[in-house]
Amino acid sequence: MAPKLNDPSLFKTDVCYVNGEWVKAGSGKTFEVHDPATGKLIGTCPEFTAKDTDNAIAAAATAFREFRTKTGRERSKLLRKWYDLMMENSDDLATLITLENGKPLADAKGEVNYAASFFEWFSEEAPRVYGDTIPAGVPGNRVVTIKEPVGVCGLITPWNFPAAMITRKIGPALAAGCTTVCKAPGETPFTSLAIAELAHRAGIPKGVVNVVTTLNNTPEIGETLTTHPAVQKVSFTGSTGVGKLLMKQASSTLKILSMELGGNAPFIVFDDADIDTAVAGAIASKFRSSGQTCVCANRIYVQKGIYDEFAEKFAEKVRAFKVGNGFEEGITHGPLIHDRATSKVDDHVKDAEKKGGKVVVGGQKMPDLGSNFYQPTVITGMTKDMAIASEETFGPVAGLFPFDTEKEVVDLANAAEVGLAGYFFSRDLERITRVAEALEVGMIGVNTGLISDPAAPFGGVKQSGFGREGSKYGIEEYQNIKTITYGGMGKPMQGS
Ligand SMILES: NC(=O)c1ccc[n+]([C@@H]2O[C@H](COP(=O)([O-])OP(=O)(O)OC[C@H]3O[C@@H](n4cnc5c(N)ncnc54)[C@H](O)[C@@H]3O)[C@@H](O)[C@H]2O)c1
Ligand SMILES: O=CCCC(=O)O
Repeated sequence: MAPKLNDPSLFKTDVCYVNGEWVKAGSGKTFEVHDPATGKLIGTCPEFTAKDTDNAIAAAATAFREFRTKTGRERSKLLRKWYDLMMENSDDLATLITLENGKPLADAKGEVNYAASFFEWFSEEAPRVYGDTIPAGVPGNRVVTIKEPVGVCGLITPWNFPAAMITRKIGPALAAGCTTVCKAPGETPFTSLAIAELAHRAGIPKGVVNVVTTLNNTPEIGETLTTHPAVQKVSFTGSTGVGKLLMKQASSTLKILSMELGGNAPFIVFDDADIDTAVAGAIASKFRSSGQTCVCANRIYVQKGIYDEFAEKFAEKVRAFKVGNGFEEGITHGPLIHDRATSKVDDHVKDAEKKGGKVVVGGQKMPDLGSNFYQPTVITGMTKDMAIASEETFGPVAGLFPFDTEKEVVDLANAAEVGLAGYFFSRDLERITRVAEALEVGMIGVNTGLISDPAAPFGGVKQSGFGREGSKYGIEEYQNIKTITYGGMGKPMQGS
């Protein structure tokens, strides 16, 4: 059933965006996309193959020759226009996000603003790319650097932020002068395709942005993007396992890589914290998108002196959540993306219960609402042998781990193989500095559970990957530094 949009032409079915045109898969095959809340068919999308993707890469390679010569100001204007169009169409984009991802409409609107803000941010960065003048070590030489776009970029994004993950990559790529082939997530392709339609309306030249879709051929297209000689860079957001596979594949042609991978965020509440602030932060961090963000709190460590009070206040807030279809008024939390996600969440809950954890809120699937719904859950008495201690749940389960000392909790937090985000709450300035410096993560929230901001560098350490998105650093991921050495420049001045 077609979604109700103010502008129905934003809903693109059975076509992908290649070389400025809407095209079908060469085979004519399509795959179905379903609403995670109702299970109903939303529409069908082209099942692209490696050959179809080659066409998109060829278009991007041709477009690069011209696009790289545009001035920063020209690229800035294109991105700004695209930003304006996203904002003008924000209600429709939010509708598509809720329809295919399930998050409540208010959250989807928040995502559209967040997604568009990357175009705004990078439209402001595009004209401000500077090289250096370097004092040469060789007499008579002069050394300068310029920054150049790396070339064609393959961008692969996940379903949890159908708009923001793609704009966070395309924004800096275009600002730098690169061209792109984006593989949209198979679960949520319609938002990406609508954004591509807005690129067209913004006047982005043909071939600069290409959006391809697939569900069953995902590994084949992943291999194409990571091995094709015309692709210079691959930026991936998704799980650590897939990131490792793509990195291996990309080694054959030594591509430049950015990897935004899985997290397992520690969230620490010290005895000296403001408890109400910490509760609010934990709710925001743990249950954003029903726990399906890479920066969601996964292990909540609470110091023993305040454990009971924190647990009681936190549980009280979670009991007040209203779970249901994201389009309904008053719904605070929607479904998970598919039933594999609810099964993983249920496994983590059962594992914790079996090992002595106490479920104080939720703990069950919600079959009355549909197969993808899970009750927001709070478990107390968590221990480090439980699965949640070492694996990312990616769902609405908050496990509260008691701890005694600062050293103990920092060691527990750092025991993870991944290191994306971490959070802690304290009012002691010395401790704040010490713990912020000790935690092995790429991003830290101190006395806040929300850290996402286009102005702030986003990325991880350890097996959460490498590279930074957003911020003044994001554009560098799409640039090469070229050094130009001018010889024979130190001759004496002519004339008397
Ligand atoms: N660090 C970040 O910025 C960030 C952001 C969002 C999600 N994530 C992580 O992503 C994971 C959740 O998403 P997921 O379960 O859908 O991840 P996933 O790795 O299975 O999928 C992510 C994307 O990769 C694609 N993909 C899967 N296999 C592929 C292959 N062989 N070749 C090419 N593409 C392939 C999928 O189609 C999807 O578009 C979590 O671990 C989460 O932490 C990280
Ligand atoms: O899920 C990953 C991205 C989340 C964010 O940008 O806040």
